[in-house]
Amino acid sequence: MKDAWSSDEVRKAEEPLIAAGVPLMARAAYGLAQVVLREVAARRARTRARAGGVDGARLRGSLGSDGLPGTARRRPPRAAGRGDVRGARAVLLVGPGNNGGDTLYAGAHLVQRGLTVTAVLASARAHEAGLARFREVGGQVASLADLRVPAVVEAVRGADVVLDGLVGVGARGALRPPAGGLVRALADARAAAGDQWPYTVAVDIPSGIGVDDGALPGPVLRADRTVTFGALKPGLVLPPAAGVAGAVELVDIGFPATPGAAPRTAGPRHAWGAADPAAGRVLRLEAADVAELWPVPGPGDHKYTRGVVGVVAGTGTYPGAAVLATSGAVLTGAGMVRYLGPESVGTRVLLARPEVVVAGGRVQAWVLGPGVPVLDPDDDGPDDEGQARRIFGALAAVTGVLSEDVTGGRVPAVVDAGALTMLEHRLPAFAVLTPHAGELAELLRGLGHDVDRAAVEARPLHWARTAHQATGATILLKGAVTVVAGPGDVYTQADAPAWTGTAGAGDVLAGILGTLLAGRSAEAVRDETLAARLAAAAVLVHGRAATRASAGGPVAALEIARAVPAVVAEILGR
Ligand SMILES: NC(=O)C1=CN([C@@H]2O[C@H](COP(=O)(O)OP(=O)(O)OC[C@H]3O[C@@H](n4cnc5c(N)ncnc54)[C@H](O)[C@@H]3O)[C@@H](O)[C@H]2O)[C@@H](O)CC1
Ligand SMILES: [K+]
Repeated sequence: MKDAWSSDEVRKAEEPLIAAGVPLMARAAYGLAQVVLREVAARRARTRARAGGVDGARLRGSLGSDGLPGTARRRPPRAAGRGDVRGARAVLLVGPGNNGGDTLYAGAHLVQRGLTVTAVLASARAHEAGLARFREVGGQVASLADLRVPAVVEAVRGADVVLDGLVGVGARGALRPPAGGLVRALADARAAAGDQWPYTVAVDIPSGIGVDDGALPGPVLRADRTVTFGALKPGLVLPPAAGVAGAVELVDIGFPATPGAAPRTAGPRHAWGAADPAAGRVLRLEAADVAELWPVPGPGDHKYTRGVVGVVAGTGTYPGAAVLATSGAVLTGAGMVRYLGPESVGTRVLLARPEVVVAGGRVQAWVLGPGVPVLDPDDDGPDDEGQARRIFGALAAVTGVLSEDVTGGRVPAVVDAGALTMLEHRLPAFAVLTPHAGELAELLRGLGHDVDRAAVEARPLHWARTAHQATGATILLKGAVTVVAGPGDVYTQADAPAWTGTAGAGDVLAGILGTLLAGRSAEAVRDETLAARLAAAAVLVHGRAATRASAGGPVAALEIARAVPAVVAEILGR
C-alpha cells in the first residue's frame, strides 16, 4: 500500500525530527542529487548509444598517449560515474523557502560532481545556509529580477537538466508572480520544444500543484520525474496533478511508517509505510494488498458459496456490453454468472460464454447498466427492451426498498452507464457507481450541482467525494488515474496503459468488480469501507490485465478480460 501524506501531516512529522537534530534537508538534498546524477548519466549514455554506439572510452582508445592511433589500452566500460556527468549543465529554479533550500544544497552536490550549475533565485529571499553552501563550492547565482523571464527560459533550454525548487508543501494556491510568470513561460516553451527539452526534475512536488487535492490551480512545469521527500503527497497520485509529476521517486528522510507514529531518528527506511487506519487518507493499492483482499476459494467452496453475479447489461442495439461484462465476471472467477436481458442478447452471451446461466435467481452481487441506454423521462428514447425495469428491480433490492423477504437480503451492486440515470433512492456504500467524468457531471447536475465534465476533470477528488456524500454510494471515477471515494479512505489507481481507453473496457471492469463484490458479499454489506477497497482492487487487476493484453500496443476490451486469470494468478503468487 502506498499512502500519501497531507502537507499538515508532513509538517507534523518533521517537527520532532528537526527538534531531535535529524538533518532532514541534508538527507533530502543528497537523495535528490543522487537521482539527478543517475538520470543525467543515463541520458548521456543513451545519447552516445544513439550516436552509433561509439562511447568516449572507445574514442579515447583510438589515440595513444603519444597521439598515434592504436597504442593506448582500451578502457573497460564503467558504471555511471564522475566522468559521465562532468560538464553537464544544470539550472536550478529556486524559491524563497525550504524547497529552494533543498534545491541549493542538491545543486552544491552537483557542482562537486563536475556539473556547471546556475541557480536562478526567483525571489529576493532564498534559504541562506543553502545559498552560502552553493556559492562556497562554486555554483553560479543569478536572480530572476536581473535576468528576466526570456533569458531564464533560454538558459533552461540550453541545459541538460532543470530542477524545479520554487515551492514545495509550504505553498498555497496558484503560483504567484514572479514565479508564476516564469513557470507559465517555461511550460509554454516546453510544450513547443517537444523532445528538445532538458530533463525536468520537480523537487518534492511540481511547484504550483494542489499538494493535498491534486488540483492544477495555475501554471505548472511538467516534470519528467518528481523526487519527493519522506512520504508521497496526495497531489502526486491524484489527477490531474499526477499527470504533471512524471515518475515519482521517494527519498527516505526518516519519517515514521505512519503519520502521527513515533519519529525514527535513526537511519532511513526503504519500504512504503503501512496504511493508517484513520479515515480519509489517500491510498494506492499494490499487488500484495489485492492478494489479501482476493476471495480465494477453499476446498469446501462450491459455486454458490463463491458468489453468484447477476448481470443486467446490453440491448439488441448494444449486445457487446453484455458479452464483455459477463466475460469480465466469469474470467475473474465468479462461482456463477446469471444474465438477465433480452433473449436475443442472452443467445449472444451464451455463444461467447457458455458458462453463463441465462435465467434469474438469487445473486450475491449485481452488475447493472453496461450497454443499457440512459433513461430520459421526457422522451420514450431508444427501446431498452425491459432492461430499465430489471435494473429498477435490482436497485430496489440493493437499497432495501424491497422487503428482504422478497429479495433474500441486500447485496452489493456495480451501477454503470445507463443504470446511473436510474437512481431514485439513497444508496448504501456497497453500491459502487462507476462513472467517467462526463457521467459523473451528469449525475451531479441531477443532484443540483452546477458542474460539467471539465470541472470534474479539474477536481476529480472533490467531485467524487461530493457524489459519495450526495448518494451514499461508493464512487469509482474512471480515468487515466481512477479515483475511488467511499466512506473511508480514498484510493487512486494508475495501473493501466493509455491504450485502455477503448470501447468496452469499462464493461469488463464492471464484470471484474461484480465478481469481487459477490465473492465477499456479506462482508461488503457489513463493512461499509470494504466496497471501496474491492473497487480499487478491481481497477488494479483490470489495469494489469490491460497492460498484459496490450504488450505496448493497442488492446481490445475482450482481450483485457481474457488476460485476467493470468494476472490474478500472478498477484496471488502462483
Ligand atoms: N522543514 C524541513 O526541515 C524540511 C523541508 N523540506 C522541504 O521544504 C519544503 C517546504 O518548505 P517551506 O515550508 O519553507 O515552504 P516552501 O518552500 O514550499 O514554500 C514556501 C514559500 O513559498 C512562498 N509561497 C507560498 N505560496 C506561494 C505561491 N502560491 N506562489 C509563490 N510563492 C508562494 C511563501 O511565501 C514561502 O516563502 C518541502 O516541500 C521540502 O522541499 C525538506 O527539506 C525536508 C525537510
Ligand atoms: K518544487
